[in-house]
Amino acid sequence: MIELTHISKVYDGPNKVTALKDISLSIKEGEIFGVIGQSGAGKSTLIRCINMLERPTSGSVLVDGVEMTKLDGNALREQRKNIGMIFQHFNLLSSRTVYENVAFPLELQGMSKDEIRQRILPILDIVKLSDRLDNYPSQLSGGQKQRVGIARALASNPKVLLCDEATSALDPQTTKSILELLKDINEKLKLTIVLITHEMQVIKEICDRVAVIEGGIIIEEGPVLDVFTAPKEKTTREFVGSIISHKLPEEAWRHLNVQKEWHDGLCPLIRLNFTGDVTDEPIVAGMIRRFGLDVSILFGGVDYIQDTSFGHLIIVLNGSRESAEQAVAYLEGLPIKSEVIGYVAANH
Ligand SMILES: Nc1ncnc2c1ncn2[C@@H]1O[C@H](COP(=O)(O)OP(=O)(O)OP(=O)(O)O)[C@@H](O)[C@H]1O
Repeated sequence: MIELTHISKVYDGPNKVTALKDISLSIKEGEIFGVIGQSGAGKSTLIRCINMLERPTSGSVLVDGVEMTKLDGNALREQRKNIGMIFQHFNLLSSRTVYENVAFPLELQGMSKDEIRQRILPILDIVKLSDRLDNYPSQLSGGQKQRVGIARALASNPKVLLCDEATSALDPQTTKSILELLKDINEKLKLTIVLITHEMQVIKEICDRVAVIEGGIIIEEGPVLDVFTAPKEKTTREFVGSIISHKLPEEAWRHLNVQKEWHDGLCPLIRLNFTGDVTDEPIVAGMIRRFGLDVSILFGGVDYIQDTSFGHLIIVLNGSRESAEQAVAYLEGLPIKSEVIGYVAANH
């Protein structure tokens, strides 16, 4: 649905800034695609290059088969009807009511009052603002204002919705309800959604795939579950770590005094990562029963990405070296990721 090919963007001026460097991304029809990055990474520039609010310095932007970089004037206005956009600070007209804000883009298109009414009343129903039609933005909460923004973006029946930090000005509870609404319209209206954010929670809640941008470059990209369970780059690990901790606290780590070699009297310290329901038998109980080991769990948790669970455990296999070696080999044969982190004194 959206193909960005070798996009670069240079802001000219006394301090020339290269905001995007040779970015290529392919966003499929009907998916929710997230771009995450720290402040100044180039997120806003990237999303604005999709609807030509910013023109890339070089590269190609195809939206629904149309080369956006070649359009201007009426042709660009026409194609932009396919691409709705919502903003962090909502960008509503304060002198217009909810209804009038949502009607505004259709008025500009010259649509009749009756047509506008028929078009937007169902949309105001979807965003649950039917009882607020005559309110002004100043009479609404942040979440309600963003619902108006969403309704206005949907008024032209777009195929794509661009969300520029759409929940960054909202509290966590309101963020959740707006994300639920976005997921709902993605499913009901088969809308392709591209969102930019600096919050990994937003990616975790609703995105199908994610790209991580740093210094104008996409440093990592993939399905959200893959990026969460096996982040490759340092920045990605930091983003994932901001909401999911796979690590032992520093203090516990020091206390363990982890050794690299398996000397006598030491036991393996193992990290396990698993996704979904991967085995028929409980892993820890299985090791205790099969190998007569005493398994200590030092750290662990289960998290959910949308409907899929993924868990992590850090364990020590206390027992004879022979049994522990057999258990390590057994773990390697299971459909989970296991890694011997090092060796520690028994009975932790
Ligand atoms: N109009 C502009 N003129 C010059 N430089 C700009 C302009 N807009 C953005 N930049 C620069 O381009 C780089 C990327 O900015 P951009 O706003 O795209 O990043 P961002 O990831 O969206 O950051 P934030 O989350 O803080 O908005 C930054 O160095 C920024 O200063």
